[in-house]
Amino acid sequence: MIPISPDEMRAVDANCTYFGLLPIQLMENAGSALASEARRRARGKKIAVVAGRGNNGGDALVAARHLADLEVTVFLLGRSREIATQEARQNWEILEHLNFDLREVRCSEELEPLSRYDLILDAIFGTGVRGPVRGLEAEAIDAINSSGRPVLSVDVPSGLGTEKAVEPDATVTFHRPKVAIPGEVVVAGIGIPPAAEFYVGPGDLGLVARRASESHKGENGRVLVIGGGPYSGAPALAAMAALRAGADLATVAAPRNVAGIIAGLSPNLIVRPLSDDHLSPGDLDLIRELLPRHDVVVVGMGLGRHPETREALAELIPECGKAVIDADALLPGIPLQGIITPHESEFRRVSTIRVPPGRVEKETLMSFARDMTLTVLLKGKVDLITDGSVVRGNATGNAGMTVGGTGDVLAGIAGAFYSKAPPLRAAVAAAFVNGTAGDLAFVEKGYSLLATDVIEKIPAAMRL
Ligand SMILES: NC(=O)C1=CN([C@@H]2O[C@H](COP(=O)(O)OP(=O)(O)OC[C@H]3O[C@@H](n4cnc5c(N)ncnc54)[C@H](O)[C@@H]3O)[C@@H](O)[C@H]2O)[C@H](O)CC1
Ligand SMILES: [K+]
Repeated sequence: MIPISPDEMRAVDANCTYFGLLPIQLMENAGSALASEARRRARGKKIAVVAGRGNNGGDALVAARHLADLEVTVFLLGRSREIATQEARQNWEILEHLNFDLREVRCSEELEPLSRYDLILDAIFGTGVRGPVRGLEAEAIDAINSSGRPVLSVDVPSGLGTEKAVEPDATVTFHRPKVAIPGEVVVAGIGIPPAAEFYVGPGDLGLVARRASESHKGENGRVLVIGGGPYSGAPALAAMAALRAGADLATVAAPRNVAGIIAGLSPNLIVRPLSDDHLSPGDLDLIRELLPRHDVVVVGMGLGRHPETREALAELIPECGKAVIDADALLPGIPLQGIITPHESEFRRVSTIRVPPGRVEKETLMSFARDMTLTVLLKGKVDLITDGSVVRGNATGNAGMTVGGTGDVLAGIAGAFYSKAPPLRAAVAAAFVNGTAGDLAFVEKGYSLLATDVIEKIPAAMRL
């Protein structure tokens, strides 16, 4: 089983809530699985639960209820009114109402009886531990380690990754192995089906959209859009979407015939006119000047098919570093890198793989992405996103989004996220935000929806 980091687990957790699988249900499953393992290991009836005030403690409170036929004592570190989450508090209150043996521990001496138990459940901290462990929690870790009794850690040994950690006999970890747990590890399912890890949700947004409060202008992404020619709206939509998705700066490099129109569409855009009515090799020096001042290049929308444009792209794209490649830049023979955002016929064109309509299989997409070292975001009713090793699906979005320009919006959002996150995470979150913004716009506009309506809903989609 592939290990999972605490951040990724938090994302899975948030997505489960979005799909209606609530934290209290997961906690119940975790506590039940933990109780079975504890029962299997306990050499006698006396079980001590040492619980912190987060959800890790909550899991062990559930286990205490499932082990009610044994002699269970719960040691809660601190006061019950300081329990941090609703789910853990609810489980504490059940035990309180049912007169379980509950002790609110204020000092480490109150943990001395630990040496008299047959098994200790270590539930002080799980994946939520931050910074150095001090005070009562540090003393409790020492008390567990010096108890001389068998210890079963809940999810992760408490304090793992800090200077002070529990050294258990074994750990019951939930859903998937957590990174870097030493010793014996038992992985317990908690009812999270594979689909809850396949479909994209707001947890994926949490993995890209964090912003340090003290960040400076430019630190949250500078996006260069190269597009336009036969069309002027497409690059403007991509650039505006990048700004709404959190980029600090969006520059559009566009053919001279449309540069003025684009600049007139929004005062938020910086527009650099190219030398001709289409992108041509003569523009490469200007673009090379712009590249170092941007983090990501979003290229292709509205460029048209002039042979000189193709020649310019073939030379330019390998120099772009992080790129989101869309539309008219998705042609065979033009090098690809970073993220590509084709719909099905563009995928067929660019991959030269013969697939019948509506039939791009996950495996086909993955092996193409792997062979080309690319992240592919294949737009469809369910978007498929893969970097060749992981494949994800996005089911947000609606039939109103078949209107022109929504693909340009998606590419712009992907550009903004890619400036701060690895390509797969950026593409996954972009697909979710674009579809969710489209769903919010659809509520108001129905089939009259426009790409600009989707852009206006990006902020609301990002607050989910
Ligand atoms: N991810 C899932 O799907 C599920 C996880 N479960 C369990 O929940 C924990 C994670 O819970 P969380 O509340 O986020 O964090 P913790 O319980 O690990 O601890 C948070 C608690 O501790 C305080 N705290 C953090 N660091 C310190 C410190 N250095 N010193 C003192 N206090 C600290 C913090 O303020 C909080 O109050 C996961 O491991 C699973 O066991 C679910 O129950 C099932 C689904
Ligand atoms: K623990």
